[in-house]
Amino acid sequence: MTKEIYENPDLKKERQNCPFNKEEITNFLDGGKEKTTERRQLETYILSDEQLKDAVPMEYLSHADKYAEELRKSCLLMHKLADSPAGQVQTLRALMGAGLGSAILKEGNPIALHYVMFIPALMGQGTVEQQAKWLEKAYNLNIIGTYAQTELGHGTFLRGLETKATYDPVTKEFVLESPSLTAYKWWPGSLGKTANYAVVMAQLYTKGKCEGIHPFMVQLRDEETHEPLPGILVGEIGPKLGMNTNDNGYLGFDKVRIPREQLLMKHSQVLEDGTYVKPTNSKLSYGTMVFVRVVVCQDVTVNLRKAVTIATRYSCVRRQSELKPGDREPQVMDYQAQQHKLLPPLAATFGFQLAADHLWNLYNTANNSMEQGDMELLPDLHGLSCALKALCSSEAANFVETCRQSCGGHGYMSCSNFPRIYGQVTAAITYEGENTVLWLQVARYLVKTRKEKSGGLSVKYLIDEEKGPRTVDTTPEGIVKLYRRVAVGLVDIAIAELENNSRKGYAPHDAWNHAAVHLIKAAQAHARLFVVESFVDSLKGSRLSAPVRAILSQLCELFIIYWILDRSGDFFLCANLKKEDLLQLNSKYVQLLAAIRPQAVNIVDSFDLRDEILGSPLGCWDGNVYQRLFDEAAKSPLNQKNVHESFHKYLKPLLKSNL
Ligand SMILES: CCCCCCCC/C=C\CCCCCCCCC/C=C/C(=O)SCCNC(=O)CCNC(=O)[C@H](O)C(C)(C)COP(=O)(O)OP(=O)(O)OC[C@H]1O[C@@H](n2cnc3c(N)ncnc32)[C@H](O)[C@@H]1OP(=O)(O)O
Ligand SMILES: Cc1cc2nc3c(=O)[nH]c(=O)nc-3n(C[C@H](O)[C@H](O)[C@H](O)COP(=O)(O)OP(=O)(O)OC[C@H]3O[C@@H](n4cnc5c(N)ncnc54)[C@H](O)[C@@H]3O)c2cc1C
Repeated sequence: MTKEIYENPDLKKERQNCPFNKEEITNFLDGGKEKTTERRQLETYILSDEQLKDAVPMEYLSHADKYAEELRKSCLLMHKLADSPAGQVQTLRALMGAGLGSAILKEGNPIALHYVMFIPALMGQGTVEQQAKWLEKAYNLNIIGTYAQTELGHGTFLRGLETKATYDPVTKEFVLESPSLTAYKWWPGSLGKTANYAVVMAQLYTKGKCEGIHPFMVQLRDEETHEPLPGILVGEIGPKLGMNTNDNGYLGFDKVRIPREQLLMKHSQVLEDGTYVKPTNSKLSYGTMVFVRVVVCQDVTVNLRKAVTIATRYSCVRRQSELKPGDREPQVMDYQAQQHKLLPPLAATFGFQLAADHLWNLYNTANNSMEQGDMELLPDLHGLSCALKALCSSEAANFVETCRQSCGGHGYMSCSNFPRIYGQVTAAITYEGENTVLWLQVARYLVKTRKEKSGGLSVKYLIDEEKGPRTVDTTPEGIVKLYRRVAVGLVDIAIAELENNSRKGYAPHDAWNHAAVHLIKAAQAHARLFVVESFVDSLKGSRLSAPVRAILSQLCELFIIYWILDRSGDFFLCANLKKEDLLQLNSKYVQLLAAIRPQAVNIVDSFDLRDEILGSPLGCWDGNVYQRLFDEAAKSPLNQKNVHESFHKYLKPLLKSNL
């Protein structure tokens, strides 16, 4: 006898008569039918392992027990790599990110930094010989590493880092030192308890001169006992807003000597006699950060997809209040206000992914040409990776919080998974370059391009002036032009502000600081333009069936109008937008909300996120929300006895004390 599978009747109804093929969208997002099959096989392989399941929800464990439990699972996952039905790299990508990996390791993978930064740093910064020495060991997990750059006193301002690596030509060693408390490395993931090696960024001193920060391969702990080596002061920094099983740590050096060969010398060298050989570009040692900024754009998008799926399904199950007097309480998704909360983030997941795909392609192209010594694409890659990392992470964090709020009280439960998702996404605003700082880097590139009439592909529009009449056309292609005018206009306003500040007598750095608000706005408009263009162009260039194209086009239009309505001042200021245009866009926007609303569940279904990955009773496929919330509550240690022992210890004496 086949067991009947429960499906909430409202969700069942939402799924009836879907006008498009959900599987086609799934394949589109995965990058092809075969990729979908591969991903599903991998998910089944990992998620069917009983040993990877939690005995109790993580929330109920102590800080140390959480770490130990997640490390156990992380190691087990590594043992499963060899037999994975997907390739090793594919499996690692899935396990380190917000998708499959987060179904098992809910607050971060203690080994993540090894794959996300340590191995990429070895590959990007090490010579062929250095890679031969350490990469295989790293791949085989004979050593586990992290990336130690940030210090207690400095994260953003890399030139201000204090850790010193002084070359001693007599012994042909570098001496590593933390000259002050603020020089201690502080924050590196996996550093606290997991890693036994690190790529350490330190100021290189040779022949009495500081040559700036460079990467050094440093052993931190004994390979057998895991005890810190002499002169290494290492520990964990304590609980955080999220990512609590990513054991972020601190690290100090008390005159630790390492051989000269442990300077990663792909780009710059120190010869035996202490002669320094410069890199072709002084920013090449920042390459590991560029890689992570690129993958973070993809990662926050997956997190956003999870949040939107949870909130959308829940909003179609949840019935509340009265829409039409006397009628049954409506699904909260039927309130236009709820659609306004959820459909823009739903649409954003597509825009962000398509933009992140473009960035990933640029990263690979630029990297290949840099391997051949051609640095031409580096400024564009830096500009775009900063812009998209900052935009995707900050927008995703706001959207995730909106999704949480859209679930009312139940969204505030830990088990809703919103706190963890938010903890992950909001961290991305800070790590790998604090967003404000990255916006200012983008602005620097935009101003330079506009003034010097020279720059890469992503800023070409700042050089080529728009031809023809500047009318307002509200087709998607017309809207892209509006975004472009805003991006150009805001750069010009920022430049005017800089010039104005100079005229007032400000020195260049002060003129820059006093124009920061305008500069950041210009950088954000540039990033938005890139996402909007990617969304519109990708749909134009893709081979999609008519029904899928229709729904994705509606999402695209909704999204690009949403941002205009959100920042209409910029469009009035720079794009000739008139009151009538805005009113027209407003009515188009609400029409689109209504048009997309009936397909919201079908669209999130097409993300094909398994319940284990969503990790939320609110977002499960079957919509059995209330039963699942009860089941979660039953797991609370406070519910294991009717009367908790604390009653006898504290409450009863109080009740009897006649205060
Ligand atoms: C086997 C492999 C398997 C692969 C598995 C991969 C799996 C991936 C899957 C999922 C991923 C999930 C990810 C989630 C986990 C993430 C964990 C995150 C851990 C976090 C780590 C960190 O945070 S590390 C520390 C990061 N720190 C920073 O980012 C510091 C920020 N500060 C800076 O970057 C710089 O200081 C700053 C850019 C602010 C300025 O630098 P400064 O030296 O002061 O430079 P300046 O004088 O201003 O010069 C500017 C000049 O240089 C150009 N420039 C600056 N930076 C760069 C660069 N990076 N590249 C190129 N060029 C650069 C700049 O444009 C200027 O140029 P000009 O204008 O002068 O021409
Ligand atoms: C979860 C997490 C994981 C991390 N993992 C790692 C890791 O693995 N390895 C590692 O090395 N580091 C790691 N970090 C550190 C991270 O890279 C830094 O925290 C980040 O680069 C910001 O630097 P900061 O903390 O010094 O902030 P600060 O630079 O002190 O920022 C404080 C404020 O000052 C502002 N500000 C600073 N400079 C400027 C400026 N020039 N103009 C305008 N405003 C400015 C910022 O916008 C911000 O508002 C991690 C951090 C987090 C939160």
